[in-house]
Amino acid sequence: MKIALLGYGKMGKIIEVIAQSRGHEIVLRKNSSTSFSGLETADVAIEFSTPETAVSNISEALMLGIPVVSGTTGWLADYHKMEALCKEKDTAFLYGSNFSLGVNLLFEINQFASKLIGRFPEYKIELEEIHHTQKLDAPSGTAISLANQVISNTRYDKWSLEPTQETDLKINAIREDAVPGTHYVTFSSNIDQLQISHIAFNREGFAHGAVLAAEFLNDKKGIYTMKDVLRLNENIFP
Ligand SMILES: NC(=O)C1=CN([C@@H]2O[C@H](COP(=O)(O)OP(=O)(O)OC[C@H]3O[C@@H](n4cnc5c(N)ncnc54)[C@H](OP(=O)(O)O)[C@@H]3O)[C@@H](O)[C@H]2O)C=CC1
Ligand SMILES: O=C(O)C1=N[C@H](C(=O)O)C[C@H](O)C1
Repeated sequence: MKIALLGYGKMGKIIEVIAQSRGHEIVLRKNSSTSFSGLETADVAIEFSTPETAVSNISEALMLGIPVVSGTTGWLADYHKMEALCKEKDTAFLYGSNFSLGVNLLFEINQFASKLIGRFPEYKIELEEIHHTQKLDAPSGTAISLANQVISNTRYDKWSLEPTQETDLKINAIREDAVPGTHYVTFSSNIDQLQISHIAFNREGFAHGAVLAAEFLNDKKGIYTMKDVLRLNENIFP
C-alpha cells in the first residue's frame, strides 16, 4: 500500500517505521514547509499534524478521493465538514482521538463503568490527563472522548477545565516533560474510590493502531472509527 504522511513529526516518524516494517511504501512526508507533491499517488493518507492544519490536510486528500486516517486532536468542531466532504467525494474517513488498543479497550470499560456507577449519586466523577509539554491542545482528545461517554451516561452535562456547576465534569489537564499519554477516570465517594486508567509507555501503540486503521480503510468507502477496525462492535458475551 502507498501511504502519504500528512504531518511528519513525533507520530509521523514512528508511523513511517511501523508502516515500512509491514511492507508499505511512504510516498509523501509532509511537514509545514513542504508541498503535497506525491499525494496523488497514495492509496491512503495518515494525518497527524496540528489542530490548525488538520482540516486543510484532510481536505486535500479527500478532494483527490484518497481515504484518510486522522489522529490529530483539537479540530473536532469541523468534524461534520470532513464527514460531508468524504461522502461528496465517495471515499473513506476514519478519525480516532486515540489509536492504541489499550485506550480503545478503556473506552469500552468506561462506557460500562460510567453507566453502572453513574446510577449512584454518591459517586463524583472526574477525569485527569497527563501529557508532554509540547502538546498544543488541552484537554487531550482522548480525555474529551472519555468525558463524552461519562456525560451521555450520567448526571454530568458538559466537561470543563474549571468547573463552576455540580453538573460540570472536571477534566484536570497536566503537562509534564516527556509523558506520552496518561488518562484516569475516577469515581469518588466519601468512603471509597474506584479508578480506571491507561498509561502509554511510548508512542508505538498509537502508531501501530494508525497503520492498522489505514490497512482497514484502503478498500472502503464511508465513515469509520477504531471500533470497526478492532471489531469492538461484536458482542463478546455468549
Ligand atoms: N490519535 C492518536 O492516537 C494520537 C494523536 N496525536 C495527535 O497527533 C497530532 C500530532 O502529534 P505529534 O506527531 O506528537 O506532533 P508533532 O508536533 O511532533 O508533529 C506535528 C507535525 O505536523 C507538521 N505540520 C505543521 N503544519 C503542517 C501542515 N500545514 N501540513 C502538514 N504538516 C504540518 C509539523 O511540521 P513542522 O515540524 O515543519 O512544524 C510536524 O511535523 C497532535 O494533534 C496529537 O494530539 C498524538 C499521538 C497519538
Ligand atoms: O498529543 C499527544 O501526544 C497525544 N494526543 C492524543 C490525545 O490528545 O488524546 C492521544 C495521546 O494521548 C497522545
